[in-house]
Amino acid sequence: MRGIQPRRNCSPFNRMIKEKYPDAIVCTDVALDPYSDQGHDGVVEDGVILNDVTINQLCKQAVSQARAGADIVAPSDMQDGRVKAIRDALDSEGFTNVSILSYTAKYASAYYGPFRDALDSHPGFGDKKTYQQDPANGREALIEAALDAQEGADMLMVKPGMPYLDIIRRLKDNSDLPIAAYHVSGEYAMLKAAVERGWLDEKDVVLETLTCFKRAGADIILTYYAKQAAQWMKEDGLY
Ligand SMILES: NCc1[nH]cc(CCC(=O)O)c1CC(=O)O
Repeated sequence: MRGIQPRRNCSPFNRMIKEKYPDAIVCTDVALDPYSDQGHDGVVEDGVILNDVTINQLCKQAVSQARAGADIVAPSDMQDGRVKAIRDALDSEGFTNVSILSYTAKYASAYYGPFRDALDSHPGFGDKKTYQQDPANGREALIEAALDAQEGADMLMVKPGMPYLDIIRRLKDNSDLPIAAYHVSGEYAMLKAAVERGWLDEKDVVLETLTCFKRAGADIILTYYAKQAAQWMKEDGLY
């Protein structure tokens, strides 16, 4: 079994944020890739990601994040059955009020490049296609959504965002749960790069992009542009 490295524990950061901004809602990513020398989201043995062994670790991670003040835990690992296991683990430790934002339709995407560069989490072998979804497959998202809802997810997420607006709409039409869209690192980088070259107007293109997420059905938008967009919207009297 390949090693899980004891680094990048987010708990101290959760605590710091909660102490300084007690009203802030803290949402944390549950997955093993930042801790794995293989860059995979699960425990690896002989080149295989072990689903159930991984879930056990994810439960411990989710409980430790909740203990450190997370209000929402967001499993991004895409292992089967993890939402129910995490729900049970949180409940049994008394964290019944901690919500689960499930990465429900997370695609095996090339758009995660800058995030993996930042975390040094590019897969050490193979790819993530055995657990993340096939970009060519739209219907699987509906199966995943039904399972996650049944397992106790409070919100469902689609990721990446812009190239998957059809999936956001399909989930919105098929689920009563809030739908979140993740505007991921590669999408952000593309916009930034084009803006740097003077090819696009940053404010216009970003606000249009975020509006399109909303039009597609997103109730929640996760974007690296959040702070900037909030400032622009405030300046324009939009909220
Ligand atoms: N569990 C890993 C994780 N959590 C969020 C992202 C990507 C986020 C982004 O690109 O902004 C990834 C990358 C991956 O699956 O390899």
